[in-house]
Amino acid sequence: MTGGVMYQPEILSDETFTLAECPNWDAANNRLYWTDILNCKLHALDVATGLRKTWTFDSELGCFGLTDQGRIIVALRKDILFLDPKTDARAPLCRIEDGINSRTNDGKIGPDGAFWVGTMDDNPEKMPIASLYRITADGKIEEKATGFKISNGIAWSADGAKMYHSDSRGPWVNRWDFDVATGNISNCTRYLDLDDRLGRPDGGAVDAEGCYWSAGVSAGNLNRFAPDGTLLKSIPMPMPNPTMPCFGGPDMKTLYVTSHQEGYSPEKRAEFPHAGKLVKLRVEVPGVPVTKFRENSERRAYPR
Ligand SMILES: O=C1O[C@H](CS(=O)(=O)O)[C@@H](O)[C@H](O)[C@H]1O
Repeated sequence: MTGGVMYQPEILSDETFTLAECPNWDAANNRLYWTDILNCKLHALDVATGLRKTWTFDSELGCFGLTDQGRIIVALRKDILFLDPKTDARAPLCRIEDGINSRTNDGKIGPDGAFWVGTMDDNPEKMPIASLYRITADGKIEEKATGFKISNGIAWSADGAKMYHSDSRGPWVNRWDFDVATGNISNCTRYLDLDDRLGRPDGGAVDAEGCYWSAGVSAGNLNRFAPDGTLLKSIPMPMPNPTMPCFGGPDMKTLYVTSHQEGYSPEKRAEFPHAGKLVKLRVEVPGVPVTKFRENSERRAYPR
């Protein structure tokens, strides 16, 4: 899709999801993937034909990423596995044994080719017990940071040198120096302190000008911040709780945004009929493509 009015959200389809998150653009197949976390489902849409496919799992599906072998690496509540979207074959990789009532939440493949997965406290009163993990193809799980209520907002700058990470119940966004060769993170600084006016920072994505797009999940906005943290744009979404943006389309200038209707009463659902739908909007600056998960150990030149 290359047409459309700039910055004008359009509803992608009338289907609603409980907690849609983690949109991922598959450029090779012209497909958009996303999860409906609480219904344990991975969805795929061929944006040209409108053909849909869905896979169901046996626990919440927090996040996933595309691999360099055409598979999908999936983070269920605790288990990490591969899915082959062509054959539907599944293969387990490893399990997050954190011994607490947590589930996986926002995650993304890093410029280091690893799967970065955050968790969240799954108790009603959110405590800072969740972590951010780095997962590699050998099944190794490294805890890279901890002390979060709901780990969220993972994204990288175009050169891979900066990693963004939020706690949507902080609510804040941090920025780390990122070593693409090793996946080491260092020099954490506070990038944004947010509130319900702009919205708690849920999922994020970075564009080619180094600006961070953040779903303001409690304010119904999609926000674009400059590298120095200045708010450049706040675009109202046609639903109260947008959850995560991703760039896609042939020119990477279409933003796809998921949303939720988690905990809505029937009355609230009737009041906000678009809650839980996906939208797309055209933007001027293209997004940074997300790296593919590296299934073998062979090092590949960066970028991507
Ligand atoms: O990523 C998520 O964050 C949201 C938003 S909030 O932190 O509660 O404001 C949460 O609703 C959702 O469960 C989770 O997946």
